[in-house]
Amino acid sequence: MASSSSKFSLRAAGLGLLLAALVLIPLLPLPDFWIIQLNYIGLYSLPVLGLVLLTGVGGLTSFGQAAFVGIGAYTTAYLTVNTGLSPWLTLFIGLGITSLSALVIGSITLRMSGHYLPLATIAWALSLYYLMGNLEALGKYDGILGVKGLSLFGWDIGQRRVFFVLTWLIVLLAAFALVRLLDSRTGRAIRALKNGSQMAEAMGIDTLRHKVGIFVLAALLASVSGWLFAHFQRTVNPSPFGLKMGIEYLFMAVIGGAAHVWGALTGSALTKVLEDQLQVLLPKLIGTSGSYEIIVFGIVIVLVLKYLPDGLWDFIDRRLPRRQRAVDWQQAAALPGTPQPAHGELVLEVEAIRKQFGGLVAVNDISFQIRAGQIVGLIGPNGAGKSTTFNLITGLLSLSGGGVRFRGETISGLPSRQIARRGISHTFQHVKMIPDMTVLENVALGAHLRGHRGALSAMLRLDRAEEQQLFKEAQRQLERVGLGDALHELAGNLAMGPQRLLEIARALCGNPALLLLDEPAAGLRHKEKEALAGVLRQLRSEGMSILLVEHDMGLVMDVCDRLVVMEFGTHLMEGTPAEVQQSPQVRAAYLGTEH
Ligand SMILES: Nc1ncnc2c1ncn2[C@@H]1O[C@H](COP(=O)(O)OP(=O)(O)OP(=O)(O)O)[C@@H](O)[C@H]1O
Repeated sequence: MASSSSKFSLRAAGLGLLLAALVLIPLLPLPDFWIIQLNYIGLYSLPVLGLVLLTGVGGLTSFGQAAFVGIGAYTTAYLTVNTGLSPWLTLFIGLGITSLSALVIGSITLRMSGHYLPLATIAWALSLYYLMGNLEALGKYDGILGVKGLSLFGWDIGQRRVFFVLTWLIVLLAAFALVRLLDSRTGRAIRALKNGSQMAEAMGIDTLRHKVGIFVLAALLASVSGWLFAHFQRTVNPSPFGLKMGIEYLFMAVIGGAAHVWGALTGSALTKVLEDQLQVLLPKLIGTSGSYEIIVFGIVIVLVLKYLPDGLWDFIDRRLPRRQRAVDWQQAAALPGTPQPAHGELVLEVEAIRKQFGGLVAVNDISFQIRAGQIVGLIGPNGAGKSTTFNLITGLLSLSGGGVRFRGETISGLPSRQIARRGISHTFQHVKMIPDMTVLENVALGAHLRGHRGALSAMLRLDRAEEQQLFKEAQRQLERVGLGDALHELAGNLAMGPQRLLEIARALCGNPALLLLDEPAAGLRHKEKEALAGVLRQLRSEGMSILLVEHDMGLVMDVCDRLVVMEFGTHLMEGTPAEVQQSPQVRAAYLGTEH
């Protein structure tokens, strides 16, 4: 708790310092040069905050932020100069155009993965740049001159010092809104996007919708910066909105710490000050001018990437005491659950499913059933097709033939998030979690479908009651699997055994009627396996149905009611553990002899 309170006081001090700076800086006799520098740092911070959300947290690399700054800037410049509309109105028109453009561009490009996405962002950043530079109405490459400064009820707020307050007020509001967003149900879903979409989709998260959401939000932050920029500079032309600036925004995010909200401000400040100071100092040092600052700046970036790959703020953050979440959900209402099947009710029907990979038939006409309150083991030698069968049921793979019914409803062909919504939860053969989130937060992700609060609620802190319910459920499930002591641990610090238990707790958080576990005992020590067996038996006694794919025969024979044995993709036999153990066919399959 000592660390918690010291972090709290540090945070409170940091917040106080920021607010004091906001009020005091314009009053201090600082040279105008520094006020202008600070204004530019604020203007850069907004698109970079967007990149923290999009790239650092969401894992989507975009070179196109500058183009959205351009949309905001050109919209207000064009409309205020040509139609005389108030800049306060054009701000919202700019945000509207930005949302629409980001929605269209995002819906098309965010389906791409790997290097295709960054390439696509380069392509549309270039297109928008040349569009701005070639449209007669936008003044081609000369741009639009004579943009008016901002005023409020006749008061000129376009002056450097008042403008400073406006810009930084917006930056700080945006930063705090993002901090709140990232610590919420939607924030956890966004953080789950980074390492592929499989885990997030298995939690019922619509990953494309969340990707488009953060893309639009990042674009809106950029657009606000463009609006401020146009009225601060009083002129716009395409050069600050081109690809070069798009790359620079990414550098700012990376140098500052792309995964941290405060990294955006750090990176913007460092880049702006470094660039300007190098421009002044270098010619003095080497006695000649010639854009050498770009070379030195490049070297600095390479050094930062090498020695501080997670950015400067990450370096600072690691040295601050970690804040522990206050456990304030004891009194919260339990999350409502859906009615569970009665004991013995038919839960899962797998009917002649088939999967072909090219010429290889990995799963060939496999059929079996699971009833409520049963643990069914799916076993077989390596390569028998167990994991493929598992993935066909959970929707991670598409069927080549046959069908799967869950509680009487056909689920084959549905995406995995729809299958999760119907009450099937599963773990992964290779644990998938978010290492830099706590155990509790990782497990709360499993209850995603049982909450409904979105991004706006989170930013306005209207989601606290629901958050308490989600955390209460996460704690309950962690205690159920014996991890009640590890709530506030970072998930990445857990050993393999507890990691697998974390996945089970996360799966249970979805309130499933059927739990599918893919090799839950892999990498576990003897004691941990015993604990796992205890958890599985207890779940069964509470009426849970479980499909267990497992190599550990001791565990399988110990906990399963029935076993389905596969060999070379086919159904070899089905029976009780005792029947399977006595089967010469099964023994031969495992020993690799003819039967
Ligand atoms: N995506 C894929 N593309 C091509 N072949 C695949 C693919 N996934 C699995 N296979 C093949 O399908 C067969 C069954 O694999 P699967 O992983 O389902 O077996 P398994 O019984 O789970 O094996 P293990 O116990 O080793 O995990 C194997 O021959 C495997 O090489």
